[in-house]
Amino acid sequence: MRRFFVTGTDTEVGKTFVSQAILHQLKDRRLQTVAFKPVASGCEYTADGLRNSDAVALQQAASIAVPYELVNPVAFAEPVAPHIAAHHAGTPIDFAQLEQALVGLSSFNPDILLVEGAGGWRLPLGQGRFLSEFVVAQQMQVILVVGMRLGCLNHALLTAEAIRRDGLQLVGWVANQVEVDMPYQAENLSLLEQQLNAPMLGHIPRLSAAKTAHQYLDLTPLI
Ligand SMILES: Nc1ncnc2c1ncn2[C@@H]1O[C@H](COP(=O)(O)OP(=O)(O)OP(=O)(O)O)[C@@H](O)[C@H]1O
Ligand SMILES: C[C@H](N)[C@H](N)CCCCCC(=O)O
Ligand SMILES: [Mg+2]
Repeated sequence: MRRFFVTGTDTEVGKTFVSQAILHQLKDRRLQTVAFKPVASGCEYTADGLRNSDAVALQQAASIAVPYELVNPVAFAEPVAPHIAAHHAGTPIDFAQLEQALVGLSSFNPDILLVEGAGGWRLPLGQGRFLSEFVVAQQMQVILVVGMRLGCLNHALLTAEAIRRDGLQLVGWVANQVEVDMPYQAENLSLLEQQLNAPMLGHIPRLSAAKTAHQYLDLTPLI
């Protein structure tokens, strides 16, 4: 089983959008997939409990059906930084709970487990801990979603630097067009191609329909 952790240059840069596209392409390649959103802030109250739209989308995009509680073990209603949401809810984030869910997901024997972070690489989880520590402990391979807009070069290079300094492999990155009419798009992409030192898995334009996004990805370098 390969385990990929999808991080981003920021929140709202398209990690879920790209993760869905990755799962879609993996399904086309007949690979068995399971998705994981370990920590989510910003959830709806439902009769079944708290539900996060990212986790539900990923659960539906994966090829193996698994219970929501495994896909998203730590969920908070407030759409704010998770450590603040956890403090308000009075439930500190427990790494053991994340590890247990991962064991549960692994028991479905997927070819690929795709994990979506929250926010960017160094997401605080409270008590001086970070989501990146969990990714390091699990030795996952990292995919970076670069939200293409002015300012993304610095965010992308710093994120790649931090991932590598944490001892993990950046196995690929995806350019996701956040700013529609970005001036000098090609020049910005070229800088990232030269400096990120990892395979570019695709450039997804700003699309009107998410269902075509997978066509802009080539996951060959991962498989
Ligand atoms: N290439 C794209 N074309 C059209 N819409 C997009 C594209 N990329 C992202 N979006 C939309 O932008 C919004 C933010 O994307 P998304 O939710 O995937 O970000 P995220 O990085 O997962 O955010 P979070 O940190 O909250 O998890 C969503 O409404 C998504 O559908
Ligand atoms: C609520 C939001 N959509 C995300 N799920 C959480 C983003 C947390 C970002 C924390 C930060 O780095 O400032
Ligand atoms: Mg998301």
